[in-house]
This record gives sequence, structure tokens and C-alpha cells, in this order.
Amino acid sequence: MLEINVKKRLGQLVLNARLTIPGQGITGIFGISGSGKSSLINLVSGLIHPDEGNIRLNDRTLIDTANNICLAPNQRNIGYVFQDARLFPHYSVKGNLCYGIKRFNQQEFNRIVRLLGIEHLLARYPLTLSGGEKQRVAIGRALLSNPEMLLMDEPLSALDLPRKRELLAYLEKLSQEINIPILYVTHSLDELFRLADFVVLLDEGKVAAFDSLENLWQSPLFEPWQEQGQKSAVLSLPILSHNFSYKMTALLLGEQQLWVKLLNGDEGKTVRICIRSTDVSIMLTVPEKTSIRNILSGKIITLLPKGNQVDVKIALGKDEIWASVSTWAAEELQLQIGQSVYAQIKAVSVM
Ligand SMILES: Nc1ncnc2c1ncn2[C@@H]1O[C@H](COP(=O)(O)OP(=O)(O)OP(=O)(O)O)[C@@H](O)[C@H]1O
Repeated sequence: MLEINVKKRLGQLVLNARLTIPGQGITGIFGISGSGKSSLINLVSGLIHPDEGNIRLNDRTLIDTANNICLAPNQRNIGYVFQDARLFPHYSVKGNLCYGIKRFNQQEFNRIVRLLGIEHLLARYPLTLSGGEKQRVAIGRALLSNPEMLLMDEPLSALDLPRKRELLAYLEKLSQEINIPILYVTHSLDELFRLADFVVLLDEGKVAAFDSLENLWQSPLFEPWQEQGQKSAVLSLPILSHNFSYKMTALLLGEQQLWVKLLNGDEGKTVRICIRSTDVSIMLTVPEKTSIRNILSGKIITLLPKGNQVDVKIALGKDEIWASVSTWAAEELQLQIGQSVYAQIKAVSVM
């Protein structure tokens, strides 16, 4: 667990953060440029110091201005991965990986190297590596120092799209296999969707919100990042079963099934999906024959008129989705709050 309670003036901006971040999973630090994301993790790493306040990691005080405690960055036991890999050019990949190791453990070394797919690069030098390979080595180096926490400051931002995708896949695997918390600075929604369990939303140096992505997505604070004029729901759902003949996977949505294209993963594994309001239509009865596989029963909980359309929030058990219908259709169907309806879902994006 990381407890942050700090104040820091940075030019015109005052960073004022009070937060408790869980001891595992990836917490995305999100917000527009200049909101204080990098400064927040630099305070945790010890690269900058707060004007006042304290930071504690797993009951260890990293800094406490009131009691004159301030651990140097190398005493904090925190790994840091920057936008650029910052490898030592005169060391081989193996030399770079071993740089921060206090006690070499061959098994752990092999595990991390395998996890990041860099076995074949060990004898090479940084100059001969691609951007994505360099970042994987930088992540390996940070992990091999056996940190209690990993900080990542836009680790994908210097990479082109194919390398980004490649590294994202490694980061996803990493998040499932290592047990330390990761603070991940990004302004990419895509990375947030793929990686973040929790999100800190920073706004002009203040913590505007801290919650799961699924909850934050519903908050008005997130509206600037959503597609204009369109509502959507982000849900985390467990895999229920696979239908290999039809290449489809069933997810459990409340007590109903939601079919998506065939996914990798065992039953019970959680998958994050997005359903856009324009991909959902509403019916009052179940159609007898339809090509749409996903017709789920729910209850209307919100009606939001907007121009000549109405956004309708439908509860499906504890989960909620949006449907956009024309005012004409809403009037004809006499939609009202509390009404039982069927939501016909035409498309689901899997993150
Ligand atoms: N040492 C400093 N002196 C003065 N101003 C600073 C200092 N460090 C940061 N700032 C300012 O504080 C603000 C927050 O900077 P920071 O780099 O933390 O933002 P960010 O959210 O990470 O931005 P970006 O997404 O563009 O990287 C910026 O306006 C920056 O100019």
C-alpha cells in the first residue's frame, strides 16, 4: 500500500495529492498534459521532494517533512521505467539487467528474462536494439532490483504503433504475473483500458478522482475523453464458456450471457469490454428470429433527452449499459424509468 499526502509548488501549479493506492495491480495516473502526473511519481521515487507532507510505502516512511525523514531514491526500493529506456550503452543487455541487483538469483533472472521475451538479446548492446526491446530491458532491469513498487512514466510514448502493441502485450502479462503495485503514467486511453485496475485522475495538480476505470468511466469527470455525443459503458466481466465451433466466448453479465468473438483465457478470467450506446437498441418483447446474438433483459434506470435522441441507461443486474434511441422511438415505445425492456447489443469491443 502506498500512502501519499503531499503538497508541492511547481511554477504556477500546486500539486496537492492525498491518496492511498492498493498494494497490487496497476494504478493509472491519468490527466491532461501539465496536470502533474510525472511530478506525482517523481515525488514517490524521490527525484523531487514535497514542500510539505509524507509518503509511506508498506509501512516504511519514504519522506516526512514534519519529521525530517527523507530517503534518497536508491534507498526507496522502487523501480522506475522512463519514456526512454536510459540503458547504459557500454554494458550488454545482461550487464544492464544485472546493474541494480543486490544478490543475483539465477532462477529469478531467468523468470524475468523469459517473461519479457529478452533471452535472445542478453549478449547484445543497447545500440543494436529496437525501441520496444530497449524498453523491455529497462523494465527487466527495474524488476530485477527486486523493488516493492514499479513506477512507469509513459513507457510506450516513444514507440511506434506496432512496437507499442507488442510491449502492451508484455505489460499485460507482467501485470498478471508480478505481485508488486505499478504506478503507470499515461495520457493514452487505450493503455488505460488495457492495463489499469485503478485510475487516479489528476486535474491541475489535484486528485479529481480515484476509482476503478469502470466506475470512473461513468463519471462526468471523464466526459472530455469520451466520444462526443455518445455514451458508452466499460465493464469487467468474467469468461463463462467458449464455443469453439462458432468461435465465440460467453461472458457473464449479471445472470445473463454476453457473446463476444472467441477470446483466449480460462473460465473465470476477467475481460474488459466497452459497449457504445449507438450499438444498443431497445425492444419491449423478445424478437422470435434475429441475427443478433445478444438480447438481454434489463430495466430502464435513466432517460436523458438530448436533441432529437434519448440516451437510456439500462440496468442488467449490477451492471449498466447505455442505449441511444430517437425521440420518436422513445415516445412510440413509451419508455419510462423502471420499465422492463430488452437490450439488443449489436457490437461489443473487447479491450
Ligand atoms: N521544476 C519545475 N519548476 C517549475 N514548474 C515545473 C517544474 N516541474 C514541473 N513543473 C510544471 O508543473 C506542471 C506539471 O508538470 P508534470 O510534468 O508533472 O505534468 P504531466 O501531467 O506529467 O504533463 P505531461 O503529460 O505533459 O508529461 C507543468 O506545468 C510543468 O511545467
